[in-house]
Amino acid sequence: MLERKLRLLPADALTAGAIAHGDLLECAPALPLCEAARLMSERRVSSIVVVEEGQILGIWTERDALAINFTDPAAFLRPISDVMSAPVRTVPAAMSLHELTQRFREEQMRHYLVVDEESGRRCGIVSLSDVVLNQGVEHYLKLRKVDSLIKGGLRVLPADTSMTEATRLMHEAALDAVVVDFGAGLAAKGQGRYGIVTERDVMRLVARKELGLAIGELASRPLLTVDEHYSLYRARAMMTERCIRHIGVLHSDGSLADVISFRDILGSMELAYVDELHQALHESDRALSHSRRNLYLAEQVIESSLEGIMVTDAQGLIISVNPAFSRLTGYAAEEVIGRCPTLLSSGRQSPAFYARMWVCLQTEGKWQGEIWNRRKSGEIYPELLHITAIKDEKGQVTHYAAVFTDISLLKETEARIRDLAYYDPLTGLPNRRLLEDRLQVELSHAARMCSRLAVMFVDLDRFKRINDSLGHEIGDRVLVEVASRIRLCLRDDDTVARMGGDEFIVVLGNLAQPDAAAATARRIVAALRRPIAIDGRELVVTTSIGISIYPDDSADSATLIKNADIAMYRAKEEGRNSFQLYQPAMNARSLEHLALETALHGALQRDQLLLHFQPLVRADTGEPVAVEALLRWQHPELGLVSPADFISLAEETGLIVPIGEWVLRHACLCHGRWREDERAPLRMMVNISARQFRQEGFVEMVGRVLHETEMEPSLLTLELTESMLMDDTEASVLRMQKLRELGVSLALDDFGTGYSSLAYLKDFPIDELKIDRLFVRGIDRNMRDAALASAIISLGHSLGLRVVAEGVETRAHLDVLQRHGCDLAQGFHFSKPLPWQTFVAMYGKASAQAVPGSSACQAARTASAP
Ligand SMILES: Nc1nc2c(ncn2[C@@H]2O[C@@H]3COP(=O)(O)O[C@H]4[C@@H](O)[C@H](n5cnc6c(=O)[nH]c(N)nc65)O[C@@H]4COP(=O)(O)O[C@H]3[C@H]2O)c(=O)[nH]1
Repeated sequence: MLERKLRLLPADALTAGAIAHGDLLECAPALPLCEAARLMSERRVSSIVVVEEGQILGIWTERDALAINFTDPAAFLRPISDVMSAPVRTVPAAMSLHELTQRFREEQMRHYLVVDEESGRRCGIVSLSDVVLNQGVEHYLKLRKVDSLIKGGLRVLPADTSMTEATRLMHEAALDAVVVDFGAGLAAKGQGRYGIVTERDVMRLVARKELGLAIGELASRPLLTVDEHYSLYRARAMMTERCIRHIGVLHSDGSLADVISFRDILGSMELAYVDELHQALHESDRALSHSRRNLYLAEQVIESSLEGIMVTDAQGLIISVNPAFSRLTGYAAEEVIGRCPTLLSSGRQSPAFYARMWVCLQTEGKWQGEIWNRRKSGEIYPELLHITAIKDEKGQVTHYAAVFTDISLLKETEARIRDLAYYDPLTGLPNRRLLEDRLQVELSHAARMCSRLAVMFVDLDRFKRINDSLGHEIGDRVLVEVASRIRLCLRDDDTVARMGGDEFIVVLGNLAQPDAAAATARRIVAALRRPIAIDGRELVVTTSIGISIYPDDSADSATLIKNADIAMYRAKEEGRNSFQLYQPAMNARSLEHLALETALHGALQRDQLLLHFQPLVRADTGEPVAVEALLRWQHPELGLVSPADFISLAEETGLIVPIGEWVLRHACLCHGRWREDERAPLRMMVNISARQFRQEGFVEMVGRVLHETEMEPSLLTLELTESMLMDDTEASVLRMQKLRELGVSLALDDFGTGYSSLAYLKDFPIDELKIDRLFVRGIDRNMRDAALASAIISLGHSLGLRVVAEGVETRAHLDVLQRHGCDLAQGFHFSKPLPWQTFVAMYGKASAQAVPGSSACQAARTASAP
């Protein structure tokens, strides 16, 4: 719409000079009015310019002629300079039609003299009508009907009215024409009833200096008319064709409605034009205010943006910044405006970086990337920066706009994620991944320098117990302390990494001698042996370390780690709390371990498992009251394998579940045979492993076996260890209660070796405590062990439990235990574990009489298998 309106506005090509009437009529100031009128009539122009010595003094127009006093004959002879309008307003010939239109509107003029400014030449007169006629408003004339110009107030004068009277009327009423009525009778003769007298006729009158004429004599006849429904376009065409400036308008009934003039049509067009112009301007105002509003909005967005915004001129000098810029950089707007953005440079980017940025800006008009900048405080921070070159319509860069965000937080998060990927979150040590990277680097370095390097596998002994008994939180704190102690034993450029759980790997670079690694290992073992105080509790953690050396043990990282692991296992086998250097023979051992695992899988099917039985006797009388079933594996090549060598393997592989069931069933079956022979009642004690105990359906399995073997439940005691119960005490107690509901008894095995939580002990539904043989071993010589054993016995009794001492090897052991009131004893002093047949032979009949040191016991000791 706006576009259409603007198209109506003067085209730039059209100028005042181009549309001005060039036939400028000029006269001297002294020229009598009648002469001027004659000239104007002859030339059929509506104005004459009064010139003296080349200077325009004024202008006289047809309209001015109506002001002449026609009753005074001298009036026609007055010099034109007396009545002319002055001064004459001029416009330059080069003035655009648009500007000219504005000028007409502002100054309310009807004519301008057009002057060529360069030459001073007068080009002609231009009227508002000329402007309008050149605006292409024909469409408007076609749309409007003649009746739209009917004003009413038609002046019809009788034909005998004097010219003097008529001109006076015209002048007073500012009419440029009056209709002359010749009467209805004349109309009948075909001449038309009406004629017309116009300003131009008045001009002719002035020229002829004729006074006293009646208007009928001067009028043009007949009055040309158009129907009121004709378009203005058609009316104008008729007037142009007939060279007339007035036309009558007839109502549909043929009566004369009005006279309209060319000037009326033009006036109406002017109105339309001005209206259009007004609308166009209004719309352009609206567009302007719209764009102002957009500008305001943009300003608001920039002001409130969280991103820093900086605008520079084409030379790169800052011309504006937003508040976020000041917040992010610390610079107030007035501190940076007029300065170069280099004041933000951190110095971290090379000149080549900036050169690339400029090339990109010049070729692509934009650049985006990360950059380090410096705040006013001096702090360097990373930002994500977008720069856009802003160009004018000619494609010339006028500004650069830079928008940036502080990405410090993002970078920190990235770093944290990287840390998580490469560091152990608990101890802050490198993790396996970073260790592997570093080890690679160290290995290449060692290869280049022909130096040695050690890889240590550090594993805490029995750490699981701490976790199981004291909970993971304490376990974690122990690990953090262990990590820091290991770190303190190393040089700055050595690496310690946590591989997971309680395993650490240490890499010692630039090793002078393998001995140096041993020295470090010794330091670590010693450092970790010192008690760790946590919540007022002192925990002792020992460690086993395996060491492999580059290039002696291998040249590749994976093998070095594997060999260190093998050596670590050897250290554990050798009694823990020590270190071992890798030896190739160890590898063979670990292969053996693998072979053992494979063989154990077939042990059950191949009937290679068997039970040995060891009696438990009353400590005071030596009377056997129970028997413990102990598992053995009869391996075709390795011979009789001790449970110490394969129970943990069976646990790891899960084989303990079927094996455990086999043990229980087999023990119950043996016990059944014992009862068949009507021997003295004897309790059967069976070991249960942690994995077995936690196995879903374990209690049901026990119930099933009891049922299937017809075992008397009260004669079965299951041995559980402390550590297996501490893991999830509530679930353990529940399971123990269910077992008790089956009628079986429960014994707590190896008591004292775990992190005995006496608080829980009272909640466990157990019947018996078995003191670990570790405490029994020294009770005859060591006061501390004796005191401990005594304390455990009292504790057990105070909880209403039977107390069994394991590992009773000597009379002296027994004496001490008897003194402290221990209930039952088990150990080599009475009997080693025996095959069933031997056990039955030894204790079957004589069980009631058996006493420590009796001949029966002696015989058992001699006959027992290992
Ligand atoms: N030095 C010394 N040792 C003595 C003496 N008297 C008995 N022993 C040994 O002490 C161990 C007692 O069994 P445990 O503490 O339950 O310790 C058992 C038990 O924890 C586990 N075990 C044995 N059989 C089974 C089984 O069927 N199932 C499960 N889960 N574990 C079993 O293997 C461990 C070792 O069993 P064994 O090698 O048979 O070793 C047996 C026995 O031979 C003594 O006077 N001096």
